[in-house]
Amino acid sequence: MNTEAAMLDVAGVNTYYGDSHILQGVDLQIPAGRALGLLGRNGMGKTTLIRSLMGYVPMAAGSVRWGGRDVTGWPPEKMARLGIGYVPEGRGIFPNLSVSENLVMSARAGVDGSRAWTYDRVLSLFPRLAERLDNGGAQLSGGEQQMLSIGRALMTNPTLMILDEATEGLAPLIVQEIWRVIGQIRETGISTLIVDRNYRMVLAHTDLAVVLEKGRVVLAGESAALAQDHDALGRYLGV
Ligand SMILES: Nc1ncnc2c1ncn2[C@@H]1O[C@H](COP(=O)(O)OP(=O)(O)OP(=O)(O)O)[C@@H](O)[C@H]1O
Repeated sequence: MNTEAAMLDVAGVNTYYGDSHILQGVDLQIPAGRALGLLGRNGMGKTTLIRSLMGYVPMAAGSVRWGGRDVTGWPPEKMARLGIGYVPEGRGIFPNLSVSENLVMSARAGVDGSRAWTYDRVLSLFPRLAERLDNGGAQLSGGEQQMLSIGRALMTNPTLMILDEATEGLAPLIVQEIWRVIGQIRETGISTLIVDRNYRMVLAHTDLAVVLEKGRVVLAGESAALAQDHDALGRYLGV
């Protein structure tokens, strides 16, 4: 997993919530253009790892490198400016603004100047949103809000997209739709970091996987190999 140069290289992350030592020396690398699945049972530290590397939660120890540059301790806005589109668990949209306003306000060129993801292209990926441009964010269904949240991240022309529980609580057809879109995003060459309860879908949509257990990495390797490793899946994911 270390043979390719890492776009994102997170090492030795230790994070506490009060006295609780949640992350205990976590390493994770995502090579450019690759998709990485972050797996582990509930409460094992997946969201905390994302929040730590994005700068929402301070790390007690550890480093974050981006394209070889040390960005440890950078705040979330600066991390976003590096080209990291973060779609948080529970959706990040402005409920009082329309679909159209939500998309337009997050538009910007990627770090390489690319504007590959335009308003029209994002809407063609999400036909449902195209039909609801004037609806307020709060009027959307949960699935539509999730699509809007992903659309907003795409409008920033990111180099890496982080999707935390993007399908949580959604109806099966919408879940399918979200996975279809994740597949398309991946095909465009954007790196992805995906957390989702459906480990099969995660492994099918990623190149690499990292499994967390109680704040430590217990397994890291190719997703296709892990999908066949029933012992490991049973041991670490209880499936
Ligand atoms: N703000 C917080 N304050 C205190 N403890 C927290 C906080 N957020 C999470 N925790 C605890 O930290 C641990 C890791 O939580 P985290 O949300 O990172 O896990 P997770 O692997 O993402 O699981 P889940 O799928 O349940 O979100 C859990 O024991 C959780 O209860």
